[in-house]
Amino acid sequence: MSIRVAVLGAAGRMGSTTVAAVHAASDLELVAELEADGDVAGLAGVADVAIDFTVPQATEANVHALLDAGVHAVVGTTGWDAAALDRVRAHASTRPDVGVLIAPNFALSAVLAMRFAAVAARYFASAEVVEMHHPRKLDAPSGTAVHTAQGIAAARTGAGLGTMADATSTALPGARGADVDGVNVHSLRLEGLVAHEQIFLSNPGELLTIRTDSFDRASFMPGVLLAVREVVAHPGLSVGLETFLGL
Ligand SMILES: NC(=O)C1=CN([C@@H]2O[C@H](COP(=O)(O)OP(=O)(O)OC[C@H]3O[C@@H](n4cnc5c(N)ncnc54)[C@H](OP(=O)(O)O)[C@@H]3O)[C@@H](O)[C@H]2O)C=CC1
Ligand SMILES: O=C(O)C1=N[C@H](C(=O)O)C[C@H](O)C1
Repeated sequence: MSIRVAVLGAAGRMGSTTVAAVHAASDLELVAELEADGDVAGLAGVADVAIDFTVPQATEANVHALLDAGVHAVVGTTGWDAAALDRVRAHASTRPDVGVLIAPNFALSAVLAMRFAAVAARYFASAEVVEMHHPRKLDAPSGTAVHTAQGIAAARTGAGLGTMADATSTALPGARGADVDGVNVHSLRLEGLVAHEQIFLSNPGELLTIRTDSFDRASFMPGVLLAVREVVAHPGLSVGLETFLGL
């Protein structure tokens, strides 16, 4: 039996790519394409899984509505903070029959880059993240860069590493990027780009650079489809596609 799938934000860059990918998957059935005025509650009993590629301002409300409707959620929309994740986690705990995956990046190269950075972080004195995107992106830093920096910070804390050396005492606002758990993150917005990230890890005399590039939104689709097939077996809130990949 096929999985009935709804796409929220269906006319957007990611939504339209996702609609095509769901159409092309023989085990999935596209049952709804919703835009800003769409009836999320009305998906109850209609869709098994909803995929959300909307906007940071809308995605949390969509997830709560999906939980109420008993529809599993695969969320790629970014802009989530810890408080919003906590609210979804609490709501999901009241619906043990529903799974919610919130993943900042579905591209395998990006998921692996984040994992490699977290593994490497304990061995390096300094770490900074540079993300590069198309100029129509609404949020900065990217969700991927935030997740990357959080993984680096957690690894550093676990290894007993302290604050990174940085003697900067005079700077224009923003010159050193955003501080995500003590890791500096820099955001570039450049016409012609899709989604790219470089993670720099250094010691005296050496530099490790980890780079991931999405040149086309097709790069996200295998991860999105994997998530749709897996989320039904993962009740509660999962954060990051790596949780479904055993990484
Ligand atoms: N996790 C991942 O792998 C990836 C995540 N992303 C993230 O996905 C999100 C979408 O990106 P992208 O497709 O480029 O953005 P777009 O702006 O192209 O698409 C967003 C779509 O959502 C619609 N929309 C706005 N509000 C709602 C709502 N309340 N309910 C349903 N639809 C709504 C918009 O309609 P309208 O234009 O009429 O407002 C638009 O069609 C971003 O947060 C981005 O960072 C992007 C790529 C990969
Ligand atoms: O807006 C985008 O385009 C992307 N958003 C996600 C993010 O914020 O990390 C994933 C990818 O980088 C593309």
